[in-house]
Amino acid sequence: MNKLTDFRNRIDTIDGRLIDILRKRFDIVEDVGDYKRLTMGTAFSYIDPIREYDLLEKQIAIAASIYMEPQMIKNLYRNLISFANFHEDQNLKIHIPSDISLDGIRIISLYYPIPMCYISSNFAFNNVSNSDIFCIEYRNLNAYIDFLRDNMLYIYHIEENSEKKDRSIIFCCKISKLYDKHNGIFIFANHEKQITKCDFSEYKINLEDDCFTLLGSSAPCIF
Ligand SMILES: C=C(O[C@@H]1C=C(C(=O)O)C=C[C@H]1O)C(=O)O
Repeated sequence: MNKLTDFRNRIDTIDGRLIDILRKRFDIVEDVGDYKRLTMGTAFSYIDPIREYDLLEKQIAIAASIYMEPQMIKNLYRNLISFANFHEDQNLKIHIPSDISLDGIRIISLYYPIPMCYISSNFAFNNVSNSDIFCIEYRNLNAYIDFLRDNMLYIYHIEENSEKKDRSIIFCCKISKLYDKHNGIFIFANHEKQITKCDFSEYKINLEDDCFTLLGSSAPCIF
């Protein structure tokens, strides 16, 4: 056996193990999805950008400590996670029905496919902290992560156009904050990710758990 064949055999052995490990990872991700679906009801969201962010940071740090290229690990994980996420979420679309007024809701700019605050990398932070709903590119998450953790609920990923090669993520204020700020009316995305204007009279609010329930129904009905 020549040297090249020997090298390649060793690579093939490792690749075989890699596929096996990836299969095991996907199996667990599927179990997580089932678990979330079961425990979160219509609040179900398969994607958890903050967990993804933490995971990526951790793997990048480990990679750097053993002299591996962080960008490679980043790309690898983002592909891996997107793949897991998108087959679950790809049929969901957000739209605002034309008869819904967004009066009283702070919107900073218009961004396809829904009006919302769109955060670019140089956006001033104090504009963010007043927003009800906003969209942020994944690559800019870093600057806002603490704020997001404390104040926002994740709603939805939007696939960017392929030139930008990034995904955007829509977050929404926690319900308790919306309630305080708008005194009865705000917009929300239901489990089909349609945006609807909400009047609190129809809902039982549970500010402690940051959720609300349609009166006369046991099903939680937000996000
Ligand atoms: C597996 C999960 O669900 C999704 C998939 C993730 C992954 O592939 O590691 C991470 C976060 C979520 O977007 C989870 O929440 O842990």
